[in-house]
Amino acid sequence: MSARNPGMDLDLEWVSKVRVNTQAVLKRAQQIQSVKLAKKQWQAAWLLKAVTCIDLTTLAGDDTHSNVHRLCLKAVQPVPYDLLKSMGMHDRGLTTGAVCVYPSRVADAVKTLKAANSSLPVASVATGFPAGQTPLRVRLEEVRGAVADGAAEIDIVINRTLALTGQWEAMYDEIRQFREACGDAHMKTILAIGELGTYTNVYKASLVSMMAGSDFIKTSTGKESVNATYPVAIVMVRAIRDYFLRTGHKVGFKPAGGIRTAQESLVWLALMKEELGDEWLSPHLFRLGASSLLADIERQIFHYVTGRYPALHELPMA
Ligand SMILES: O=C[C@H](O)COP(=O)(O)O
Repeated sequence: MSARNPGMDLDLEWVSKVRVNTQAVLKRAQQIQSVKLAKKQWQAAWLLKAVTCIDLTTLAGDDTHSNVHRLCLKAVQPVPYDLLKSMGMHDRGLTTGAVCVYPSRVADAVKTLKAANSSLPVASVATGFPAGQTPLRVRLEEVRGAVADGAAEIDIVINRTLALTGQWEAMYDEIRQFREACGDAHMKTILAIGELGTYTNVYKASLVSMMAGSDFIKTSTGKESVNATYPVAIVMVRAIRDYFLRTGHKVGFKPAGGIRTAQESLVWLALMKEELGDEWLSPHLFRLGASSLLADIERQIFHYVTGRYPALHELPMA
């Protein structure tokens, strides 16, 4: 992760002046989706880059020690060794950006990664994920518990009630407290954009989250009916850019929810490159939150290396 965002005092005047031009946002999102994407070996290289930015996620009610164990081993070796060898990439220590699990599974993940001699960070959702509808003291306790169990990154959810009713000061105060509870763990703030109503609200929530010291802002929990969309991403990365220009602090971006194909991962990378520049193309400032994206990326890399798509048994860990 890059240097932390210390945040700043809440600037309500800045927040109140925010207006988002919906037509301009939609047009820009269209343009991004029609950007020419890399082909052949360049595409394979971009796909490996995407792999390094994945927060390999499992957030299911039936998560157990064993599927978290498998997830961690997959995160440590996300692409089969022989495919990497064919690409001359077998000795680069390629891993995903992190694994992401519920708080009660953090200890399992930390244990597996330690046994595998890996320093891969464990991220944990917290603060009453996904709805955030538990008392503040419980949400804070959850953050502290996940950090105590070894999570190096905490994905908090914002209080949508406060955002929808324009209580920005109260939202700022809550996020500040989460930041303090995180200690040295980096904090990603999930806006749950599918529940924020307007692009203006998304921009304001992004700004307040960054002012309160978020190291990343993240689109969604993956549990809302609308998750990571390109127009919303344009709004959020523009807020990141404006915050950087005003404060000099770089905040990362994490689209999450419903990202399933290699092709989509290339569009997300193109969006970051075009909107924020090359510096935001690393796991320090960009993550893709996804539970099943890696499988399709592996298929495409297999195709690049062998000239055909794999049978199911050829990528058993996918
Ligand atoms: O934060 C990550 C998301 O929960 C993953 O969503 P997904 O299962 O739709 O990939």
